[in-house]
Amino acid sequence: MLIIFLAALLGIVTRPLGLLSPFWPANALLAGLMVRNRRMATEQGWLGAFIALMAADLLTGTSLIRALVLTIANLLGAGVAYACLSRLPAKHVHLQRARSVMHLVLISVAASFCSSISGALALHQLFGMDFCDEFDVWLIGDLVNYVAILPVVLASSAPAQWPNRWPTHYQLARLPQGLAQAAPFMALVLSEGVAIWIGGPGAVMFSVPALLWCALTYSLFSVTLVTLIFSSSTMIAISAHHLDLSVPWPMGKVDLQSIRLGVLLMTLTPLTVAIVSITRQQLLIQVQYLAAHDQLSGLLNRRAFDQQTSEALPVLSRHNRLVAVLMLDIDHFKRINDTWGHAAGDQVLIAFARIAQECIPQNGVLGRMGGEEFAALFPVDTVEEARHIAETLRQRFEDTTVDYALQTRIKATVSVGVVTARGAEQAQPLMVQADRALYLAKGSGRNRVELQNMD
Ligand SMILES: Nc1nc2c(ncn2[C@@H]2O[C@H](COP(=O)(O)OP(=O)(O)OP(=O)(O)O)[C@@H](O)[C@H]2O)c(=O)[nH]1
Repeated sequence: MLIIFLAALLGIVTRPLGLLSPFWPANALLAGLMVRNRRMATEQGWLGAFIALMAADLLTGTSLIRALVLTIANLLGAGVAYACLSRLPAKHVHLQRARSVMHLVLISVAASFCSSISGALALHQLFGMDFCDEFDVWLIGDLVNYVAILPVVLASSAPAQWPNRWPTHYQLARLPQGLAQAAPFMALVLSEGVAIWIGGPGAVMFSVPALLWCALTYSLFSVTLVTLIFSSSTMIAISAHHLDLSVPWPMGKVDLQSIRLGVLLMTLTPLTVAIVSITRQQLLIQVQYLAAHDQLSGLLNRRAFDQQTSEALPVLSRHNRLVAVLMLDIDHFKRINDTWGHAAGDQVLIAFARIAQECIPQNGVLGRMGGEEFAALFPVDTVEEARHIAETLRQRFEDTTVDYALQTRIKATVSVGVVTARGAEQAQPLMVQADRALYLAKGSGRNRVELQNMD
């Protein structure tokens, strides 16, 4: 309620900035916040918003009837926006699909149309104001505010798995990190400066490349903020006549509305580009994850395990670290499958993978080599530490009971072959030695750790 009150006050205070910059964030903020926190969208919540809007108008000298008209019209628009947004699938509400921008625009049109037509009609009936004039200004003003502010509120509530997309690589690799992060935004500021300096009808478009650079670089939330800053500052620069678009001054009403709409629609391009680019990036991350992980256990598959160990070993060798390689094989796994079925066997594999993840150090590499065979590689300080980790894992698995279906409680054990070595650059010889140790463990009765030190 306080946010809406402050937003309404801000809108009232910035009114004198001129026709091109009427800033009324309250309606879009209200609809966005209600969608983000659905528990707020109660009768009390809407009543609170009504009180906040009324208070802002009354405190700044608006008459009671006029404040009532403005507040009811504003709430009508925000209500329409909320009703439409709350019916959208979550992926569109969080702006996670390219078409989300179209939904956003249509909802903004519907909301601003409802508030402007009701507000203009009431102002015409009660105060004799010109309906067309009021309707035009209100419609475009509200539309601009909805399209600029709603994305900021909605993107700020997007799920956390959205990738952080500060530029850290390729074309900016040589720039210091802070400078690299700021570069697209600095380019935007620079392009706005050039637009003010040169002027002319095309000046507004000078910022398009910088906006696209921001869209391809920053997180979605940052892009929504950048477009909001761009559209507001451009409107203010035009209305203060700093940005001279070579149109007759003072501008006619059609020119004013045309420029406002043009600037607004321009911001939809970086927004769409950001959403498409982030969606693609997420898809790529998913594909990379699926290509590197075993679906059942969630551990690295053999290919990814080989790749990660071949990257880790030279680093560990350079630091002269002692390395432990474990080969782990669940005992009599075929019997488990034959007795309780394949699905029960799967549950045993999942339980083992979970225990292995807990026992193998975080800085290690753990993977499923296939079937009931797993492998791990990690640095240790002593041979005894490697033995202790392997023994703990073996013991924990022995102590575990896997519950499967009703009254099926499965016990299983694992045999572990361990090799420790220093200075190895390649994993393959270590894996062969660990496999031999595993073979010994199986031959000596299973459910045991067999260790070989190559240091
Ligand atoms: N449930 C399940 N079984 C699998 C999977 N992959 C392989 N297996 C089975 O794992 C069993 C492995 O059996 P074996 O290689 O004979 O080894 P074992 O029975 O564990 O005997 P030892 O290793 O000598 O103790 C086979 O029956 C495979 O069909 C899987 O993803 N899920």
